[in-house]
Amino acid sequence: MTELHLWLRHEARTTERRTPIVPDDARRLVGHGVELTVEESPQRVFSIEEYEAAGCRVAPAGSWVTAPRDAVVLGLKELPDDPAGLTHRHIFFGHAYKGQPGAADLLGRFAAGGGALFDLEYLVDDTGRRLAAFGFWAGYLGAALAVLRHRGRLRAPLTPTTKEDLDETLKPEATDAEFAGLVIGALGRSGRGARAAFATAGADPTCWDLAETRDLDRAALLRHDVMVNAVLATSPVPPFLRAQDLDAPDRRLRTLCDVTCDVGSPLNVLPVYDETTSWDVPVRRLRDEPPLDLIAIDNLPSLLPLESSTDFSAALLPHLIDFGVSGAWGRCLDRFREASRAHGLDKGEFLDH
Ligand SMILES: NC(=O)c1ccc[n+]([C@@H]2O[C@H](COP(=O)([O-])OP(=O)(O)OC[C@H]3O[C@@H](n4cnc5c(N)ncnc54)[C@H](O)[C@@H]3O)[C@@H](O)[C@H]2O)c1
Repeated sequence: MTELHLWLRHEARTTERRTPIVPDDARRLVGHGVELTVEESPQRVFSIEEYEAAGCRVAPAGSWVTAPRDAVVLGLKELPDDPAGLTHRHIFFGHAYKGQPGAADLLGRFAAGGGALFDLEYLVDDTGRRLAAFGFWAGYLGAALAVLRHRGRLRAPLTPTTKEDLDETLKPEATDAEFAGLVIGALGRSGRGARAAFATAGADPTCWDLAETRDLDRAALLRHDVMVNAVLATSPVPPFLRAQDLDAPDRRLRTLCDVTCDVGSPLNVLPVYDETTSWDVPVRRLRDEPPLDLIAIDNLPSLLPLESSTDFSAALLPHLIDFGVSGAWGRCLDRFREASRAHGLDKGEFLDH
């Protein structure tokens, strides 16, 4: 039996309805002897009563700041700006190891309080494979939105929905013309999600992964009507599309969805736009004649909070039961120490090693 005390926090971002642990998995954690406190949260897709019924203790939103020091605080997205010093061990997506804006501030807060970040993006097995990720639903939504746009049925602003309702809109209607779809990064998590959404929409896309882009055939790419980019780029490769390709007179491509959203990065394979789109304004027209529309939304899985939370929670659960400072969590801690040292931070309970 473990003596772990986990503290599931309310998400500060008001549009974030997802959670890393769903009530069924909360019950399993409690069954493994984990003490689980769950903060009330007005927007979480599961009610607090469901967690209570699973044997969790309930606490007010934001009360993790006064949680016992040994509690491990669990969330998904950014922390509120206060307090200045972070004393706890936190599990969430910190987005602080690639020089992102705010990275130094966040790591400085951990050094000031003596706490530690176990970043979910770096929770990997010993081959470097991510253990819990939202990719599948990102790809599913990316392809779904692209198809809806292509068929003239995308309504803005986008709001969180369920797969059942989304699929209802995705089903082909008798008047829908056939189209050629393309998924790049088709073998990955997002790519598989994109293929599943295309299938629901009655389409059978061309699937490319590393082998098919090694000797990139841009003319073949441009012969597709709808393209979904779902690659995880780890080293620079020639761009899939350049400005001149968008101006090619025989371009058939009309709808481009960039799930990867590496805009501004040297690894960006689609340097044909410089700003992501949003739930409020999901589509930007890149060319008028013939039209080319872009969808590049960087928080896609939040649009299906129930399904994406359920899958993520199932993947995270066995690792939470094994929470410690060795194995995958040890690798997370090493990554935190490395990033902190790179920022000249070497004081703090978890940094003095
Ligand atoms: N927009 C969003 O809301 C959102 C949410 C989650 C993930 N993402 C992003 O989606 C991307 C994919 O994530 P994932 O979890 O599916 O990753 P993954 O590692 O499961 O899959 C990536 C796939 O891309 C392929 N790939 C890499 N380079 C390629 C190339 N040059 N040509 C063709 N294929 C290539 C890989 O072989 C792999 O099959 C990541 O960049 C991730 O950050 C976006």
